[in-house]
Amino acid sequence: RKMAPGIQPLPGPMNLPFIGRVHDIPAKASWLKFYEWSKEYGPIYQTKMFGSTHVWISSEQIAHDLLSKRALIYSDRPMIPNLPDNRTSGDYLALLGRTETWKRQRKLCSHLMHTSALASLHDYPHRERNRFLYLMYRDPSKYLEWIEQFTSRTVSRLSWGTTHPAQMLRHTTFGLLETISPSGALPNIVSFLRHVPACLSPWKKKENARHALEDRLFRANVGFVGQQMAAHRAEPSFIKTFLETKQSTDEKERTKWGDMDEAMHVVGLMAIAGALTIGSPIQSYLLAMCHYPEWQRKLQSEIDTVLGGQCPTWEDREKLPMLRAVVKEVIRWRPPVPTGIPHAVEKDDIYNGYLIPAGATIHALEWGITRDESMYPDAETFNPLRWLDPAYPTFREPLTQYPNLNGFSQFGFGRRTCQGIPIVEQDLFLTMGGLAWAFDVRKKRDPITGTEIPVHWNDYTPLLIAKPCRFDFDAIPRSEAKLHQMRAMYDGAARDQAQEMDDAEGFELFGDFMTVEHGEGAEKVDVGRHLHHHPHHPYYPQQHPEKIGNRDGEYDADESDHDVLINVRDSSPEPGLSFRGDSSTEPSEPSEPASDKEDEEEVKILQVDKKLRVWKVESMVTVLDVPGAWRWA
Ligand code: HEM
Repeated sequence: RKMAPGIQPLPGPMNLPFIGRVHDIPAKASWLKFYEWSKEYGPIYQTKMFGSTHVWISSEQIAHDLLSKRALIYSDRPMIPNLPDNRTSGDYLALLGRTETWKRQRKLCSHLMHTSALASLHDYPHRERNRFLYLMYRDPSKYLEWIEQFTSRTVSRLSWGTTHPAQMLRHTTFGLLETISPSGALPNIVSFLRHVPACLSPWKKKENARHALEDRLFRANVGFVGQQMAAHRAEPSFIKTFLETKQSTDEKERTKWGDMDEAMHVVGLMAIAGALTIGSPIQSYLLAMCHYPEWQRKLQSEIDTVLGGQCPTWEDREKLPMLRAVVKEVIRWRPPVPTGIPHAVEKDDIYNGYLIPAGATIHALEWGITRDESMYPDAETFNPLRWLDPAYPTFREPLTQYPNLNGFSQFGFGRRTCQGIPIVEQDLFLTMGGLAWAFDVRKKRDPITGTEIPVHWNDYTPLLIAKPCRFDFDAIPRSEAKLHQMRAMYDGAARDQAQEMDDAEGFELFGDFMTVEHGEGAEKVDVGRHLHHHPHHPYYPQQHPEKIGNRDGEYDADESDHDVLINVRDSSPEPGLSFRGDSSTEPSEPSEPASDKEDEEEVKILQVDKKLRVWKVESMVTVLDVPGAWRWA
C-alpha cells in the first residue's frame, strides 16, 4: 500500500504471506505473547492474521487518545467469524457494530443499570454473598462452583427477580464465550472456515443449538416476570423496571425504551456479562491471598478495627478504603479480560505519523496496560498500597471515595466502556470483604511433611475472559463467633430462597435433557452434563484430570443446593417420602450407598408439583463442626 510522505506503517513482527503471525500465537495465555511483542515493537504495533490487521495498544494514554478522543471513528466492533451477524443482529449489545440499534440498546442498558444502582441493587449481592460465605465454609474445595453460583444467581435476580434461571444461564453463557473467543472456535482464527455450510460446520451446529436454548431461556424469564407482576408479587428486576415503563400513562415514556423483544436481549446480555466476568476477580483474590498473606492480615485488620467484628456491608464502603484498594488491585494484577474486547476503526487514521488502516481491529491490551511501569511501578507485585499512598502515581483523594472502579482502564474505553461497573463494584466489595472477614485463606500444607503445597502463580484459562485454573488452598474460619454469625447470615439467605420457591409457581423449569429445534433438525441436549464437557471449561475432566472436585471424578453443579431441592428429572417422588443421601440424590434410588458420609442428610419430601417437576424438601443437615448438633434447613 502506498503511503503519503512522512507516513509509515505501524511497527510489528514480520508477517508470513496469507497467515501473517497466526503460528506464533499460543493457545494458552495469548496475551503474554502480545505483551512480549509490545516490549519489542512499542506500546502500539500491528500484526496480521489471514489478511486482517490487528493493532495492539499497551499504553492507557494511547488507548485514550484513539478510543476515547477519536471515538467517532473508533467505536465500531469487528465481525466475529464464528458469529458473523454479531455487528447487526441486536442479540448481544456488547458485540454490536456502531449502529442505531447499539445506540438505542446502550441507552436502555444504562437506564436499567442506573435505576437498579440507585436502589443499591436491591440488596441482592448482599443476600447471595451471605449464602456464598456459608457454602465456602462447608467445603472450600468446591470454590469454583460456589463462585459461579454466586455470580449467576446474583445477576439472575437483578435481571429477572429470581435465581431459577441461574444454572441454565451458566450453561448458555459459557457456550457463547467459546463461540466468540479466538481460542474457543477455530473459525475465529482461520476466518475462511466461516464459509463452511451449516450442515457441515460443527461450530455452526453447536452455536445454533446453543442460541435456540438461550432464546427459550430468555423468553421464559420475561414471561415469568410478567406473570409475577400480574399477581403483584414480582421482585425488583431490570425486566420489571422495563415493563413498568410500558404501563406508564405517558405515551412518550411508554415508547422511549423500545420494544419488549429488544429489552429481552439487552437484559439477557447484561445477565451474560454478569455471569461470565465477575468470578474471575473473586478467584484471583483467593490466588492473591495465597501468595500475599501479609495483605490478607492488613485487610482483616482494617475490617476488624472499623467494623468491630461485623461482616462488611455495602453501606460500609466509605469507611473501608483498603478493601476497595484490594478489589482494584486484584483486577489490575490479573485483568479479567486480558486482551480487551476489540474495537474496529471505520476510517484510515494517522497517529504520530503512523497509519492505522480503516477496518483494522484495535485491541486495548489490558494485560500490557496494567504492566506499564510508569503508572504501576513494580507492576508484577500485588500491592494495594499503590491506590492508598501518595507516593504512587495512581493515588487519589479523598479516600472515602477513591479508589473505585469508575473510569478504570480494565473496563474499556470511549463510547464502548463497560456498563456493569455498579454490579462489579458491589459484588467484589462484598465477596472479598466477606472472605477476608470470615476466613484465613492460605496454601495447604502436606499433612506428613508440613511443607506448603505450591499454588500456581499465573496459570489462567485461555478464553476471552480469563480465570485462574483450579488450585488447592485452605480457608480456615477465623473464629467460632464468626462461624455462628455465618450460619445466621446463611439462614437469612435460605429463608429468602424458600420464599422465592413459593413464588415460583408458573415458572417454566428446564429439564436435564431438553430437545432443541434448530435449522438442521432437533438435538437432544443434556444440560446438566453439558456444563462440564466444554473443552475449555476449568472443570473439564480431560483437560484438567487432576483438578476435578468430587468423589465421582466429575463435579456435580447442583450438589450443594441444600436449602431447596429443584429436581428436574423424570422420577415422580411422593410427598411424605423420606430418604437418606444428599439433597441431590434421586429418591427413587435410596439404596445407592453414599460414599461420602459427610454430605449425607435426612431428606423428607414435603410437596411435589408434577407439572413443574419441582419438589420441595425439608432436610436435616449435620453441622459438621459441632459434633452431634443438627439443624433444619
Ligand atoms: C469484572 C467484571 C467486568 C469486566 C472486567 C468488564 C470489562 C468490560 C470490557 C473490557 C468491556 C469492553 C469495553 C470496550 O470495548 O472498550 C466491557 C463491555 C461491556 N460490559 Fe463489562 N465487564 C465486567 C462486568 C460487566 C457486567 C456485570 C455487566 C452487566 C451489565 C457488563 C456489561 C457490559 C456491557 C453492556 C458492555 C458493552 C458496552 C458496549 O459495547 O457498548 N460488564 N466490559
